[in-house]
Amino acid sequence: MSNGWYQLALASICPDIPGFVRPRMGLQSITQTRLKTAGYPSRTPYSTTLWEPSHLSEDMFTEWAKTYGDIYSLKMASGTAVVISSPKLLRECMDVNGGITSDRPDIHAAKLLWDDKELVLTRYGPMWKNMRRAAHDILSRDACMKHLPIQHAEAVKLMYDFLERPKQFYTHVYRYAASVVYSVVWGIHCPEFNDSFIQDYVATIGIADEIMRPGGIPPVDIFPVLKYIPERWAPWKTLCKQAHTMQRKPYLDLLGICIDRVKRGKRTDCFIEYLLDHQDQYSLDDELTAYLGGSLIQAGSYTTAVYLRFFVACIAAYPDVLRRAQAEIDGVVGTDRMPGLDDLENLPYLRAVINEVHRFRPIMPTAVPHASTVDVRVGEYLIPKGSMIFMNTWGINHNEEYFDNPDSFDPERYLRSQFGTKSGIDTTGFRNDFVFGAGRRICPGSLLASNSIALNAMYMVWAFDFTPTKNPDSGDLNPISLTPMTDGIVLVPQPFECEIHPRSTAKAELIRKEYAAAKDMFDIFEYRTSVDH
Ligand code: HEM
Repeated sequence: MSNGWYQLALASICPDIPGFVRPRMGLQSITQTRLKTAGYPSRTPYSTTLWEPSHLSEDMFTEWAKTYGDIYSLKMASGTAVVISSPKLLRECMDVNGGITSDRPDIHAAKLLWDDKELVLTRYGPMWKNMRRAAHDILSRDACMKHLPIQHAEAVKLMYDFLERPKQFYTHVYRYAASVVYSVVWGIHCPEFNDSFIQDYVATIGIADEIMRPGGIPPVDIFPVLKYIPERWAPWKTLCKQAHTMQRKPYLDLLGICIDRVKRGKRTDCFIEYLLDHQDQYSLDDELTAYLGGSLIQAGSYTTAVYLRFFVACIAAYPDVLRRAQAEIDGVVGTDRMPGLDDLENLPYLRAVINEVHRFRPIMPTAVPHASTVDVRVGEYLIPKGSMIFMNTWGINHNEEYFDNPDSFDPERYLRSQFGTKSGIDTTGFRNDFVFGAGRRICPGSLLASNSIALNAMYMVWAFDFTPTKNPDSGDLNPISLTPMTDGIVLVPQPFECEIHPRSTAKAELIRKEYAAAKDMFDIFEYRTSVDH
């Protein structure tokens, strides 16, 4: 998913400051009461600087929620952004009113880059519905059952990579996540992080970021007249055209590879091969088929990898948590076999750790903004037509009215209550998967992602010890910072190192054996690299 999109949205609040955004008098005002259905009361400009460049955007939304409540609006030139920080209001806005709150904001740069064909950012309408329907068919519960052998083989490879080259665990998890989506969607296995398919994708994200970052192009969404400046005086338009070509080409190349494979009779049973056979059923031509496949890689690779990095950071930083999860899994699985997804139901503590990592460090802290297509009533408020609607996942997850010590990493909270919440609170609208968004735009890949997360969490905890590295001079452990950083729309851990060692030679041997068997699965798919998988 493009990192720069969210910054662009914020940049449009305050277009002239590169990097992060600082609300200032005159450019922005903030009101809560203006949303009341009684009418739109006059603005109450908020003049204090709430936002310093070093702060995170979700912090800003959350600070404002403490002052202005669970729903408030930001005025951005002639537009409105609404921030929702309560599960109850979210349900009403996104689920009950899903038919009218499932659009995306009209972002000019997104149109220039992806022709409005990128599933995550495309506007709500027939084309989105067709793409979404097709995506559902490959990501549904039944379809995900069929993907499990691929996820198992890739996760075994990840464990093997941890054994062989533990220091590169950061890129190993990225490879894992990308290779799962490439295999399922395009019939392509990626044996290494430096695989050209992964690198092509990483490069396209880089270009999009350059354009979508604040100041990357002039603030056309605030001053639409800028769109009409002729290209010879607006070099950014040429840049966007070039970037558009560079985005589109890898998608079409992938489609070409798939079409060629089908012609050669070498089908892999992947999603795009299926779509090529059923394009009429989904009203998707070649171009949209290619964009859909590309969107799934964009949306599904980095996100899953970032969660796994946070998971490793948390278990390495909290040895007691890791030890307890290891004791639990040893009791259920033993040492003679690797865990399987069926074991998860007998691992309540590990499930609690997985949930707590999502709560503690939600990798999409404000999801992807929705937009309203008409005026929407939510409780006693009215969200005007065309508003951008942010879901403040971070604010919900770190609200001390809902959670005891919300800033502490404490998996046990999920053993005490279903949603990890304090006892006695109203849990209407609560879920454990806020990080996947809400309503009709909710992440269609959540089950694929959750299966990846569960498999890898079980394999890691069963097979390995994770510890902070030691300072060679003092012998002290180097602390692992869990203070997150933003990477555009995604919240990522600060780069960290940790020691990864197998817990026993028997477990290491079992991983090597499973890895040898997993190669049969990889041989079903295409791959291109000189490196042995
Ligand atoms: C831990 C991993 C993941 C997280 C946290 C995550 C989170 C999200 C969020 C917050 C959204 C926006 C939802 C909204 O607008 O309300 C989203 C959208 C989306 N995600 Fe995921 N996602 C993950 C993995 C995946 C995977 C594995 C895939 C598919 C292979 C995927 C495909 C998509 C697509 C296609 C959309 C756009 C849906 C639309 O706009 O209709 N995601 N994801």
